[in-house]
Amino acid sequence: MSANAIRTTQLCRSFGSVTALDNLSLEVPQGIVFGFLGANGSGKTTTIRLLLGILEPTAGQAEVLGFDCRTHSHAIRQRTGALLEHPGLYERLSAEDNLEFYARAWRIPTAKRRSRIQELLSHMGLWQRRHQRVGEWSRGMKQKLAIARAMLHSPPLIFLDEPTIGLDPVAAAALRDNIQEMVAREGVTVFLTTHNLAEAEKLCQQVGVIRQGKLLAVGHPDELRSQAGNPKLEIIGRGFTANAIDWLESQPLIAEIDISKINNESDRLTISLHQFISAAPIVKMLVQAGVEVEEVRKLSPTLEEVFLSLMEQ
Ligand SMILES: Nc1ncnc2c1ncn2[C@@H]1O[C@H](COP(=O)(O)OP(=O)(O)OP(=O)(O)O)[C@@H](O)[C@H]1O
Repeated sequence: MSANAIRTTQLCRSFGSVTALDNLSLEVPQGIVFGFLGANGSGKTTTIRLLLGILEPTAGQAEVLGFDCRTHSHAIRQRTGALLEHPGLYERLSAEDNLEFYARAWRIPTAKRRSRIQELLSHMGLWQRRHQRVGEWSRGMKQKLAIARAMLHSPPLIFLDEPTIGLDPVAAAALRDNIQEMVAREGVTVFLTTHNLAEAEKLCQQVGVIRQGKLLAVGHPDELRSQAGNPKLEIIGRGFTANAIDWLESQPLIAEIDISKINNESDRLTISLHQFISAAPIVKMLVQAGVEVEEVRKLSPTLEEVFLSLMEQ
């Protein structure tokens, strides 16, 4: 098996005059949660459909688990799980019967089937409610069950298309916890699409940002943050007078540490730095200049700022 769970080279897909995916070249290593981040209509779902071999590319290549997506879509679907737009659950059946149905379809032997269903329902916190009809469940519970369904045959890779869409913040956080636990327990590679930045930040070791079918950036959320802007030092207190700030700016140490911007609001001072440095000398100088320092925070750009700056480019 190749070391990458997913590899695409200049992958393209158009629908008439719409270019849904434009020369996507991407490698997703095994064993990570990869977050594909983009606004509505940016090409995330199209990418998943191409990777599963549901759609034919217009140009380019894609491999999933070492299999060519054009020629080996069956092998890919055997070895992957997917939660797409519809959860694929039978509302009239109980949770347990839903999983039983799919486990039989996967031809999982009886004893294994039972233990796997119990394991997945227990880990998702649904075992006690296994006899209830799914139609009576909340959307959050259905999403958990749909992920359990996608994991039944223990695939090494799963695709989750907007798994928390439509969930309230509490249900979304609970589902994220479940996904995180599942990844740790089963060592599965996850390809997840989202436009929720907090989700990407919490779950993903790597994110790719896509806009209008084009991949704009790939990396760990921290790497993307460091590309997006300078770290900042925020100092909260009293006495940020013009004199104090002038004095601070005139200090040789300040010139050395290369402050690029100083903002002064009434009760806080934000200093934009080219790199993180110890806050202590700056605080000492401010105190000498008569400032009463209450709190010092080191800030780095949020993934949201990264995302917005990429969208504006
Ligand atoms: N079957 C189709 N026929 C025509 N156009 C399509 C089809 N599927 C996708 N598109 C177009 O391709 C572009 C990308 O759509 P896609 O569904 O991949 O975006 P997305 O990032 O998943 O969006 P969302 O977050 O809204 O689900 C959009 O302009 C969409 O209208």
